[in-house]
Amino acid sequence: MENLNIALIGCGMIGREHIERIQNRIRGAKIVAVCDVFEEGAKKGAEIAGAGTKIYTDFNEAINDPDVNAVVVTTPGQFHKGPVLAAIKAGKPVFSEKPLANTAADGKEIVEAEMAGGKHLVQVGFMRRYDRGYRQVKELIDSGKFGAPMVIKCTHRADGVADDYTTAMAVTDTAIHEIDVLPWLVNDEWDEVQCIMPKTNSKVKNALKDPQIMIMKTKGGIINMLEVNVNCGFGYDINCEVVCENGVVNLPCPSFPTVRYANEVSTKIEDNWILRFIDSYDVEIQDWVDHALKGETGGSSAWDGYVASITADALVKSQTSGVPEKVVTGGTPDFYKK
Ligand SMILES: NC(=O)C1=CN([C@@H]2O[C@H](COP(=O)(O)OP(=O)(O)OC[C@H]3O[C@@H](n4cnc5c(N)ncnc54)[C@H](O)[C@@H]3O)[C@@H](O)[C@H]2O)C=CC1
Ligand SMILES: O=C1[C@@H](O)[C@H](O)[C@@H](O)[C@H](O)[C@H]1O
Repeated sequence: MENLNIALIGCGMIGREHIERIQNRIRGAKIVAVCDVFEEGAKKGAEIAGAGTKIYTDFNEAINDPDVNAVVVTTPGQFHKGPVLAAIKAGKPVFSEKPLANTAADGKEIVEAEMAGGKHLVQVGFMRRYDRGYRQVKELIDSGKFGAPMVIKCTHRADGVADDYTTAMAVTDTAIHEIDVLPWLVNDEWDEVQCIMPKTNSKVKNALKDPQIMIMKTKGGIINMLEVNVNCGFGYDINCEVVCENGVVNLPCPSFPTVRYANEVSTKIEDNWILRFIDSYDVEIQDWVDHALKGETGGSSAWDGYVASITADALVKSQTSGVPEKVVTGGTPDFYKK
């Protein structure tokens, strides 16, 4: 394969971002077809992709178009399974935005289909594994200089969320990034996870519980404390601090100039994920394209996506039970061992 001719499924917020990215900044790939259940949405996607882009409202037709040899899935998480399975069936490489699926049951179907096909075709869009800051943290930890990690403290804060954002989405849509990136960062696996609910922010006008505190323990005994707080009202604030035996590795928000003005010292905080992780998405999609052209996958595999969904299921269970819930994966199949 010399070039990826991509059908992108789901022309919403990040779908349109990825269309623009692939057409303008990614080598070895172009969008040749776009699909959205709403024709208007697909037309908007096609406008960004440029003249000649085919428009579909049925993902099966888009994926099985003979001019298409690769697929990007940017529908909401609960609708990833259909197009990902269709791409596997067609034998075409597929990049699925995170999460691979909203439930472990859906993730399992994908993993089983990929294994049955005998070819690694699925990469999941956990872009933090491509973020310069997270990569530097990993290098520092892997150097061994600071000793073994013992405690991780994270915040995943957003300015605000849409009215249809639910309590479960704090796990399946938001914390899912930490669920994937932290075990990768410290070379470990989740063992048990718990979600506890402090008092809800008075700005929340529906049934959403926000903020939430997630306490997650790895098999190696590392404890992570994660604050998910999606109505913080002051910007997009992602922080990660790893406390090791001999030192602390801290990844703050990327720095902006510090301003001294009117008796105050201040530093800007990024508005949203698009800007905070813009470089990571570029690196991630380029890496997917480079791997797919060689018949390989990079980044997070379908198995990683499935394990993230198993962990998310356990956390969602704990949102109601209030107690720690076990993360049971049954072990990595040989097909996915690196
Ligand atoms: N990696 C990251 O940081 C981010 C990842 N995401 C992920 O990207 C995905 C999409 O998120 P958004 O763009 O915010 O959602 P969105 O709701 O803005 O867009 C989704 C689009 O998919 C379309 N769609 C739904 N079902 C479809 C189907 N069966 N076939 C074709 N089109 C369909 C909808 O009509 C809509 O246009 C989600 O999985 C989300 O978690 C979103 C934002 C950031
Ligand atoms: O993936 C993303 C969104 O879907 C999600 O809603 C946000 O919470 C995350 O920070 C962002 O990276």
